[in-house]
Amino acid sequence: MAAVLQVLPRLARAPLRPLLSGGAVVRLASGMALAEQAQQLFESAVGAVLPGPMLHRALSLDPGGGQLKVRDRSFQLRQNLYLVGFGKAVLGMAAAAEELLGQHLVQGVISVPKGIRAAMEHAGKEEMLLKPHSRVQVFEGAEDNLPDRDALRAALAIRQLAESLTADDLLLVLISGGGSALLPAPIPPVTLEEKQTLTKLLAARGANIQELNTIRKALSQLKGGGLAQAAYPAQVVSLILSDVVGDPVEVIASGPTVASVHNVQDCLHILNRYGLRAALPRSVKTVLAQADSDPHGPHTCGHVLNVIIGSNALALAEAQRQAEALGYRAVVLSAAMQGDVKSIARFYGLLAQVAGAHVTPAGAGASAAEDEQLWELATELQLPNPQLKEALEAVVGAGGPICLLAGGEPTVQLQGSGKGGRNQELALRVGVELGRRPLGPVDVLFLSGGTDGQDGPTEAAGAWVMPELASQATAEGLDVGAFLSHNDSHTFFRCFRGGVHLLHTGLTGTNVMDAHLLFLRPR
Ligand SMILES: Nc1ncnc2c1ncn2[C@@H]1O[C@H](COP(=O)(O)OP(=O)(O)OP(=O)(O)O)[C@@H](O)[C@H]1O
Ligand SMILES: O=C(O)[C@H](O)CO
Repeated sequence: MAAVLQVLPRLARAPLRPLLSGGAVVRLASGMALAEQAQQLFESAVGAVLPGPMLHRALSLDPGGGQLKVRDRSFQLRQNLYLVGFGKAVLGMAAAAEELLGQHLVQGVISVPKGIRAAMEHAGKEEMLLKPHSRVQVFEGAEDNLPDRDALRAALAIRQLAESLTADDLLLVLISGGGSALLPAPIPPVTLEEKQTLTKLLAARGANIQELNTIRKALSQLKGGGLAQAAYPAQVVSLILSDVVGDPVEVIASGPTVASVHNVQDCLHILNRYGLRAALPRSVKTVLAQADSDPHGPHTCGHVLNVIIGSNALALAEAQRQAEALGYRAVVLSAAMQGDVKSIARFYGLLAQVAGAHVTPAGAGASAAEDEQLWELATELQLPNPQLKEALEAVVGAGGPICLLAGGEPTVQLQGSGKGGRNQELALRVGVELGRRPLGPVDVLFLSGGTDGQDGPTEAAGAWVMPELASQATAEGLDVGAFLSHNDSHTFFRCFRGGVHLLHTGLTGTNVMDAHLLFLRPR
């Protein structure tokens, strides 16, 4: 497989060459063509949300260079354009913005993860790097996605730049996932350490990103609209790469350019829910009490344009287009796949069984019971049932090869000390599910990949599986159940068939959560 992957275009930007011609499927041995297609489609999904394509879709300069167009809005340029940014994908976004805006850009400051420049250099991703004498100052910090002194210095430099702007200026704000940790500016007397401890405790007790960021906003000078306020009266345009299900601008990176709608009561409820209210540091109580009696009320953001420029849905839509070009009937089921990895794996197993029963003339494979279980599970996972049904009927009704796409962020309850990630664990579990179901005369393949190219603390982006996985593993003396019980999916895939099932893209420079692709092809 490694050899096959190496010949694939890196994060394909060119149109894909159809592998289905004249109705005849061009196949390699043991379903390899399917794996190759899956990898290609995953890469095309990622390609659609890379910084360059995203920025080019969102921004354009008029031919005279006097105006910047953002979607349908125009902004006058006269040496008044500034840039700030924070997030895991912001280095590449800033590089793309610099390329596009050229001399119009007066000054910028970005806060990006520690080591990202070296990593991009090492990966040979020149397009993700700023020019040698860039006007954009780069701060690296927030090791392990935790706010630290370096990120604090970056946040202060960003605030200083924002506060220096006038009503004639335009501030471009580049935002991506990981932005919260890269923009820490606690409201005194709360210290960085106190804020860090509180967010760590909340995360460890199971608070979701909405809850976590509600607290972060309440304790921050720049989150929850604070950055927009600091830049006032300059105009602000935020270009946002979403790493949160549903693309809520007030949650992504804690909405620094979105007025917060939460009040102190919301914060106290959250702190109560996770048993943290009683032990709050005095400083946090002080800041929350002040917010309650703030005569200015919440920040207003009338001078801001917030634009989502990249999302899981956009990435899936591109993969869907490319799947259709390859001759598949393709449908996006959901960009909001959330929940326990075990339930999601079961869902894909049932889906393959139910859909498989419809794509072959024999029509065997699923009973009414499986059909019912599938819809029950879809309800449990909060997938939109009517749309799901409609979409499935449309693709499977006509027969022929199908590709079902979804995305989001499953949850893994870690029980063991093994090495893995959400995507590899999901793929392994789906492999087991596929193996224990009658699927009829269809080739089935499932791929799960993290769009940032790194699944958990591993060097792989994810993995792909087929129904034969469990029996092949047994033949190799590998006990899938034992690997799963230790959350050791990466070790499994490294051993299994010499590691050919691992998806390796390297760091991609973007992040719109995970993509899941399920292929069914009648034999
Ligand atoms: N051994 C493991 N097996 C399965 N999942 C794991 C394992 N170790 C960590 N994880 C999962 O990996 C995730 C953290 O990895 P990762 O950095 O890829 O995700 P993230 O923090 O959501 O960041 P991003 O959104 O940038 O991908 C957590 O969801 C965690 O549960
Ligand atoms: O930075 C953050 O808050 C998370 O990545 C969600 O956007």
